[in-house]
Amino acid sequence: MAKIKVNELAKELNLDPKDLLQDLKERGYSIKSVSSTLTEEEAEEIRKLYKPKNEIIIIKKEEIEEKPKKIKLIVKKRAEPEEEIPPSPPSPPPSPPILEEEEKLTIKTEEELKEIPEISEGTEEEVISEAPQEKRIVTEFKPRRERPFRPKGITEETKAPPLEIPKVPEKEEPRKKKKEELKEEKRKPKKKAPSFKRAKEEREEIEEIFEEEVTTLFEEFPEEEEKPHIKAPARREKAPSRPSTLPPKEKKIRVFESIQVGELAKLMGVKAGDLIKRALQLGMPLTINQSIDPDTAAILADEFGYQVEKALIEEEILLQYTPPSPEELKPRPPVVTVMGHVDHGKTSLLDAIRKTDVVSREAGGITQHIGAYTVSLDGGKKITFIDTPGHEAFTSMRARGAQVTDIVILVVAADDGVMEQTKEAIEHARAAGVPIVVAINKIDKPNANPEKVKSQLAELGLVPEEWGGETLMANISARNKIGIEDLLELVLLQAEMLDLKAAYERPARGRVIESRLDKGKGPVATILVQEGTLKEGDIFVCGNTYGRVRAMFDSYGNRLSIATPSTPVEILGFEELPSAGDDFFVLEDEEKARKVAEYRQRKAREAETAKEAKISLEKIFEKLSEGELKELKLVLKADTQGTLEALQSSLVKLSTDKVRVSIIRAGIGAISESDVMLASASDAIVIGFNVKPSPQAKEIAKKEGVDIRFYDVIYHLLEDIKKAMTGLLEPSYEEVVGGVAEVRATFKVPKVGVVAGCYVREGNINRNHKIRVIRDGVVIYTGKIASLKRFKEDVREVQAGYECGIKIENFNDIKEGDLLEAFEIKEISQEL
Ligand SMILES: Nc1nc2c(ncn2[C@@H]2O[C@H](COP(=O)(O)OP(=O)(O)OP(=O)(O)O)[C@@H](O)[C@H]2O)c(=O)[nH]1
Repeated sequence: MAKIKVNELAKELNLDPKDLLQDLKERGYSIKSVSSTLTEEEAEEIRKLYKPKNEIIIIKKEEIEEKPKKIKLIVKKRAEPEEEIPPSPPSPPPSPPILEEEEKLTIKTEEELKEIPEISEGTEEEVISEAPQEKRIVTEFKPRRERPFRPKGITEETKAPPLEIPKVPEKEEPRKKKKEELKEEKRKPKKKAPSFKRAKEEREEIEEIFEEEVTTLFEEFPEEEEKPHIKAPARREKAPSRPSTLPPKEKKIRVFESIQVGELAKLMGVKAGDLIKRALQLGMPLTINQSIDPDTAAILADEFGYQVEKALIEEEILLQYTPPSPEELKPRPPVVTVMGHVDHGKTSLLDAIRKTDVVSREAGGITQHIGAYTVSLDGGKKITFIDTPGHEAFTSMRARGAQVTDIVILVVAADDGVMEQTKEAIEHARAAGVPIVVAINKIDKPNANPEKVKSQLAELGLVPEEWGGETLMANISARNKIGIEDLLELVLLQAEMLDLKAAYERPARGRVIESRLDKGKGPVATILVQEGTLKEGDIFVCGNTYGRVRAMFDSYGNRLSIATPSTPVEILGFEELPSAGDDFFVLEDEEKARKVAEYRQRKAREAETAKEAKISLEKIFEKLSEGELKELKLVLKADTQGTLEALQSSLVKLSTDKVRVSIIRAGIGAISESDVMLASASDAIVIGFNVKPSPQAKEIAKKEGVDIRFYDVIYHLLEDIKKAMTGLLEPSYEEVVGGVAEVRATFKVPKVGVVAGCYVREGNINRNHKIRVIRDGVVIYTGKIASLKRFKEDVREVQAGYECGIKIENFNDIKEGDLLEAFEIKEISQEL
């Protein structure tokens, strides 16, 4: 984006750069000097504010001579020199316009003013037109802080010069008349100004008439005042002032992302009641405990002569971050994630690597799992491994915008070759811009064919070095510990090419790799230090929480006092449990850390309410039309292998020229957390065919905004996807789960069948609900409730926490431990 310096912009606007700088600072632009740069967007915004608009300016003035009690509306065009404006000594500089208040325009008679008590003094300006029969009220609330820049050098006297009431030039009359006529055409004369709303409409109307934004100079000249001024500070003076007994206050108030009305009043040393009254006069009904944003606070504070400085705490912290200088940087160990297809040997490889660790060999092995570990190789070099194999850790991190991995080791079984998830892993690594080192595993197997694997990989763009490509590959056997050291050498070689460096001598920053709630220790998390040195006692912010490093441990369970870049450490001392992927940074004081955490919590809550699904079947067509979507990704889970295969092949066939349907994961069994995370990281939809999500997966889907769709008829699924792709998705039916009950006992009742003795775990079970029997995450039956009883009574509904007896219509194969999910089907309106 094009940038422009403050002084360049000042020149363009014909302003003194220093004045512009000062004024922009006051407006909250983060600029330091006249040579600071502004984005094109900011510049445009500023231009709008300061550029004299080549348009009409309305000046009103009291008609002292003929109609002393009325105010006259004079319209003149600034940019047309031929329009003679009688000199009004001392006259304001021609450009930029001296506009004291860019506010609202009101035209009304005195009688009307009396009739509208709610339009109180100081909340609006009045302009009375010459023709009283054309009374109008035009009001619009505009904050004062939006007033245009006033060039320096214009002192209190010069900026508010006594205005010699100029005679309205003859020339003005036709112009004005024309406008009046125009107004006439637009509307019938309105006698009364009944409301603010109406007034606002009318202002819009005026603006329409003038075709351009109207710049107004308003002044209400009180009768008593002989020499009216173009400035109207009187209103400010009318605001209840601070008791003079109080010590003088800083006229600036820092407001973080919000401030309570009561707190704002306190900071200004005024009564909250006065502030609330003032706000009401400005058309803002507020309560003492209400939180207001800095903009609103600025408007209110201005009324009391205070300025509000917007202080975004998050930004403030981030601003403090200065990227390290090249001199600060020192090499750091690479961080590696192992990925590959199921059963190709990821876990075995991580085990084998752990055993090559010299420290581990001495210490008798890694004693605890902390989600990551560092191995020290014979040459003294180190590599850090993320100890959660597969895409999950990688994708869940990425879904949170966290990228900790420098290198991916892609494990491909030499007997099996490239499989679906191998391709997926390549895609993930590429999407993240992380280089891949290939480990062709299981070369000990008689049917191993590493050459075939290489050619398969080459087809996917991973060409081995020996074939003239750039991908480093090692043949290994994780089980027999063959080639492990060679592989690690290649990793180090790759790391060298990446020239991985970090600053050591600064406060630590990092990411959460894993977290857990320990019964004895409380919240515990493994942090990968990415920059700086973490020390015991350091105060930190981590995601939405904060804390102090009470103790740190490495993966051997050794207590550490410091941790340098690329070191994973387990930390105690969190206020609350952070999540994997959360950022972590050290701050100097606890108060600040707490504030940042609180701010983030608030933001998270706001985001929660504003959240919408990342992608949903309903939105597919929309995204397709916008060209945002070229590939419809699905995570497919089904109850049997046969169904899964049938679904896979039918779904893939739905691909068209415009959109490819790709199944990024297909599996059997309940929808797991990792399915949801993969969908989240890849913007995919999860399809459950006769399977349901685990409670955790359900929770995560909600949190991540992942769309999970359930089907039990293949045709319906295919139809839905087809329709979604062509924008013809019919009003769909949403399943609303009413409650979940757990079967704790079963009873055979003669003539009735098997009755389930249940405990309602969540929600409620209603007699009219449909019921689904879930065993080990798989739906085994869907039907109706035949009877719902509490003790011997037939009941309509049973709430969570209560026991009940449920008989399912035509179904007796109920077992202890089964889950009964009660649901109803509701039609949802189509968003397409
Ligand atoms: N013969 C042979 N078998 C191996 C080798 N590496 C792993 N295996 C076997 O392959 C199977 C799968 O290995 P894992 O390490 O669990 O594979 P994984 O990729 O971690 O599997 P998931 O965690 O299920 O994705 C196990 O039975 C291992 O013993 C190898 O080098 N040679």
